[in-house]
Amino acid sequence: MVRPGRPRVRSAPVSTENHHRDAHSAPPALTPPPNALPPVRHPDAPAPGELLGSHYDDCFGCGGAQAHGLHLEARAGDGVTITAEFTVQAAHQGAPGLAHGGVLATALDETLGSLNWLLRVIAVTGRLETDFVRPVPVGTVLFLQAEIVAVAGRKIYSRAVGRIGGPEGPVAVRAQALFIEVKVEHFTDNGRPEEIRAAMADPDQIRRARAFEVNP
Ligand SMILES: CCCCCCCCCC(=O)SCCNC(=O)CCNC(=O)[C@H](O)C(C)(C)COP(=O)(O)OP(=O)(O)OC[C@H]1O[C@@H](n2cnc3c(N)ncnc32)[C@H](O)[C@@H]1OP(=O)(O)O
Repeated sequence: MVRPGRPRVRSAPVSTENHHRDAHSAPPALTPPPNALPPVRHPDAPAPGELLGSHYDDCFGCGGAQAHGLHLEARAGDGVTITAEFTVQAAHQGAPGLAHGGVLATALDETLGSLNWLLRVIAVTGRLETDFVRPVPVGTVLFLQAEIVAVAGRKIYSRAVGRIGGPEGPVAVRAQALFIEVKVEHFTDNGRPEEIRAAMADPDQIRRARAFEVNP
């Protein structure tokens, strides 16, 4: 006799791939292929210690015009590395008194994106994997360190870590990323026309965009 009630569902085996992955190894899409090369710092890249400045005033990550943005400040490091800082504001909360995870991922994304300035390559995030290790209270200065690991054609492999308070502080977040090199048309063809027109009319913005186009 068949009794009514909740249907019996046979559960599929749960993948253990992620649990068994070594803490320091990247998942397949974030692992540079065998033909990947070490990144090469462009000769005109900002000098180590130099502030990069915002790439766009309305950028949520680094722009000065965004009242509740991160106002993240990135500085060129040695080789193909970047350091960056941002202070977690009340507007960045998820849980009471704690930074929203998406905001922390944004800070990682922005820092990793800034790395591409050192190659003088325009690139956008294709994949971003984030580990949230510790809660980050409002008022914290998050100190980020990022580096490009390898380049394979248009693909740029990078990683970053965010620490609480300073370069020796406890690790709060980590990320691995794959950026994909794009042409300037990626933005001009896809961005909302109002903002594209305004950016094209801004000599500073044009100068920043041209700096990338000289990439050999
Ligand atoms: C001026 C400086 C601006 C700096 C801004 C910094 C801000 C922070 C950075 C961002 O947040 S950027 C905004 C977030 N990202 C995006 O909006 C990107 C949206 N996605 C796309 O536009 C396209 O999917 C993308 C340009 C990334 C790729 O499309 P394409 O048609 O150009 O590339 P394609 O699909 O042919 O893939 C090229 C290679 O990348 C690989 N790939 C692409 N997307 C991938 C992905 N998501 N995961 C893994 N691999 C990926 C793909 O498999 C392939 O590998 P192979 O060459 O080995 O075959």
